[in-house]
This record gives sequence, C-alpha cells and structure tokens, in this order.
Amino acid sequence: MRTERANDGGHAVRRDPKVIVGAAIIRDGRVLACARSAPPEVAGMWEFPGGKVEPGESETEALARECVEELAVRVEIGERVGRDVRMAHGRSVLKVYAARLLHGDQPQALEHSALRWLSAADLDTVTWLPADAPIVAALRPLLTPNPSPSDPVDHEVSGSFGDQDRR
Ligand SMILES: Nc1nc2c([nH]c(=O)n2[C@H]2C[C@H](O)[C@@H](COP(=O)(O)OP(=O)(O)OP(=O)(O)O)O2)c(=O)[nH]1
Repeated sequence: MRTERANDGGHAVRRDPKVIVGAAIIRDGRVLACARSAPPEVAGMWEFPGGKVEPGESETEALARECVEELAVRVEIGERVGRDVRMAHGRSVLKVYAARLLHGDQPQALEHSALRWLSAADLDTVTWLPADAPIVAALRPLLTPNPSPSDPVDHEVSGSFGDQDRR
C-alpha cells in the first residue's frame, strides 16, 4: 500500500506506510495477549506482541525478532489473521500473523506489564488497542477448545502451519 503526499514543490510523492507486525501466538486454543507498559496513553491496553518492521527485514523476520526481544520465545509464523488495518491516518499498517511457540519456550513479560492466555470466551475481557478490533474478531474462530486426550485430531491452529517442527 502507498500513500500519496505533496512535497514542497507541489509534486505528488509516494510513501509506503510503515508496517507493524503482530503475532497471535496460539497454544491449546488460547491466544497470548500482552498489556502495554508504555507510552502512558496506551499503558494497560492489550496488544499482540510485535512492532515495526525494520529496513531490510521481512515481516516474518521482524516478528521472530520481536518475539525474542519482548517475550524471550522462538516462534513459527503461520497464516495472516484478519486484514491489514490502517493506522495513524494511513501512515502505518498493522498486519497480524498466527504463530506458535517452538521448543517448549515459555513467554516472559520482558517489555509488557502483564501477559494472559485468552480463550475465545475471554477475548472481550481485556481492552485491546483500538486497531486490534478486526483482528480479534477474525481470531475468534481459530481459538478452538482443547481436544480431549482421546481425540486423535490435532486442533492446534489447524491449517495455519506447515508440518515442520511439529511437536
Ligand atoms: N505490537 C503491536 N503494536 C500495535 C498493535 N496494535 C496497535 O495499534 N499497535 C501500535 C502500537 C504502536 O503505536 C505501534 C507499534 O509500536 P511499538 O512501539 O510496539 O513498536 P516497536 O517495538 O518496533 O517500537 P520501538 O520501541 O522500536 O519504537 O503499533 C498490536 O497488536 N501489536
């Protein structure tokens, strides 16, 4: 996506919106929600871990980096969840991907004030950042209840990941 702007000479120039990626980390039918610690105007509101894609980085690389920086976890990135969400008058765009934890890593709140695993029924119990509303709605059907121990079907984010490194 591109944004039209007029430069000083009156000529239209095109600028790409800044891309912000978020990871909907799903485990056992729950998604990891993270409470922002800053800045003050959004502190205490909930988001998906992630951040800005740096120059030269792919969206997947940015997500993997942010998950290490913010949560000290390694993740496998899956399919997009929901649509692109335009923010800041079109100057940035939020893109969220499904993700799953690798190697038994346990998230730690290195930059957030709290972490919570939310089931579909819990999704509305926290105040999400406003831009996240359409993502949360799209996420709901991906949060399936735990399979019973006798159920041979793997319900974990079915269809969102390849078969590599499945445990
Ligand atoms: N990570 C994340 N950011 C979101 C979400 N929803 C939403 O509106 N945002 C906004 C909040 C911030 O304005 C922006 C992300 O900025 P950030 O400060 O988290 O990104 P960053 O880690 O790369 O920041 P920085 O400290 O390097 O500047 O996107 C979301 O679900 N996850």
